[in-house]
This record gives sequence, structure tokens and C-alpha cells, in this order.
Amino acid sequence: MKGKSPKESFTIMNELVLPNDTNTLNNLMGGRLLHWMDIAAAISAQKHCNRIVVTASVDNVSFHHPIKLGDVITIEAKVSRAFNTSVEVRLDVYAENIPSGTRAKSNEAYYTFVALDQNGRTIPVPSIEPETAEETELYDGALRRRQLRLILGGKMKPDDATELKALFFAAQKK
Ligand SMILES: CCCCCCCCCCCCCCCC(=O)SCCNC(=O)CCNC(=O)[C@H](O)C(C)(C)COP(=O)(O)OP(=O)(O)OC[C@H]1O[C@@H](n2cnc3c(N)ncnc32)[C@H](O)[C@@H]1OP(=O)(O)O
Repeated sequence: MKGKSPKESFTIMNELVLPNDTNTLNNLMGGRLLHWMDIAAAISAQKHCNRIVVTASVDNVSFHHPIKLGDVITIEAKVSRAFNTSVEVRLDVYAENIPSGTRAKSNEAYYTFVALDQNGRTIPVPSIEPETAEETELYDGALRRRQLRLILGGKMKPDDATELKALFFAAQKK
């Protein structure tokens, strides 16, 4: 299967925060943003896999600033690493207030998707080759993030998380 570059999965999605998306403080509800992020990330994962994908996990997401009614949200998504049947997608979210001309990053997150065949069975995905320094950093870190999420999901024994453990031992030696 032919390998791909991260830029081939690059996806940008815009949303306008409308009254129905907000809470009683006129701030965007977190669940609505997670839903939009899921769709943007799924489109990116599908571009990489050329397959139907399902969301397997969502890493911790922090909300740095409230996003206000009327703001325009930009979600950027790109596959950071492909494994066997799964891919990790990195998301960056920005909120822009067009009348005041301000734009701030509001979230970063990683979503994991698994590719399925026509019968709903998991299927191998194309490999990925990072091209820029930033993509290489994301690619390298993806192995540790995968080990952490598989441990938390009860799918991996901590003893088998070689790269994740190495990170902690390296920190202890400093
Ligand atoms: C060309 C352009 C097209 C554009 C077109 C656009 C259309 C764009 C439409 C978008 C539309 C929105 C799309 C929303 C997508 C949903 O919201 S999907 C709905 C929510 N998700 C689900 O229902 C998934 C439910 N879970 C499952 O089906 C199964 O647990 C899974 C995820 C398939 C995994 O199955 P399993 O039997 O555990 O499989 P297993 O063999 O153990 O593992 C398979 C892989 O899953 C990984 N995995 C398993 N558990 C986890 C976990 N907890 N964390 C991370 N990875 C895990 C494993 O590591 C493994 O990865 P690899 O090592 O093979 O790379």
C-alpha cells in the first residue's frame, strides 16, 4: 500500500457559533465543539485511509478560553501517525471574533480512528511519512500517546509501553 504525507489529510472546517450552540452565558458548549472536532478529524482520517473510519478514542481536551456567540471557529485536522488499522489525528482549534479582528487558539486535541472494510472489520491503513520538523515531532510523540491511551483503555499492559516508560526514566535521570 502506497505511503502518504500528513498534508494529504489536511482538513479545515469552519463553524459559526449560533444561539443554539451556546449555554446560558452565551458561550459555546463544550460538547458541541467536541462534535465538530470529531467530524473534522473523521474527514481527515478518511482522506488518509480512503475508508470508512470510526472514532476509537479522544484524548484529554482542555478548553483554554470561552468561545462566544457569533465567533467563527476554525478547526484544522491532520493525520499525525498511522499504525496498523488506526490513525492518530491532531486537531488545532481557533476562535475568531471578526468585528474586533481578534483570533485565539482555543483547543488542541488528538482523536484516534480505526478504518473498517465493507463488512465492518478493521483493515490496514496506508503508512505515513512526516515531511516537516513539526510533523516529525508529532509523529515521534504519537507512539507514546498511543501507549498511554491503550493503557487507559485497558488494551495494553503498562509493562509493554516501552517508549512511554523510557520518557519517565529519562525525566528521572535529569
Ligand atoms: C476521501 C475523502 C472522504 C471524505 C468523506 C468525509 C465523510 C466524513 C464523515 C464523517 C462523519 C463523522 C464520523 C464520526 C465517527 C464516529 O463517531 S463513529 C461512532 C463512534 N465510534 C464507534 O462506534 C466505535 C466503536 N468501537 C469499535 O467499533 C471497536 O472498538 C474498534 C474501535 C473498531 C476497535 O475494535 P477492536 O475489536 O478493539 O479492535 P482491535 O483489533 O483490538 O484494535 C483495532 C485497532 O483499534 C485500536 N484501538 C482499540 N481501542 C482503542 C482505544 N481505546 N484507543 C485508541 N485505539 C484503540 C487498536 O490499537 C488497533 O489499532 P492498530 O494497532 O491496528 O493500529
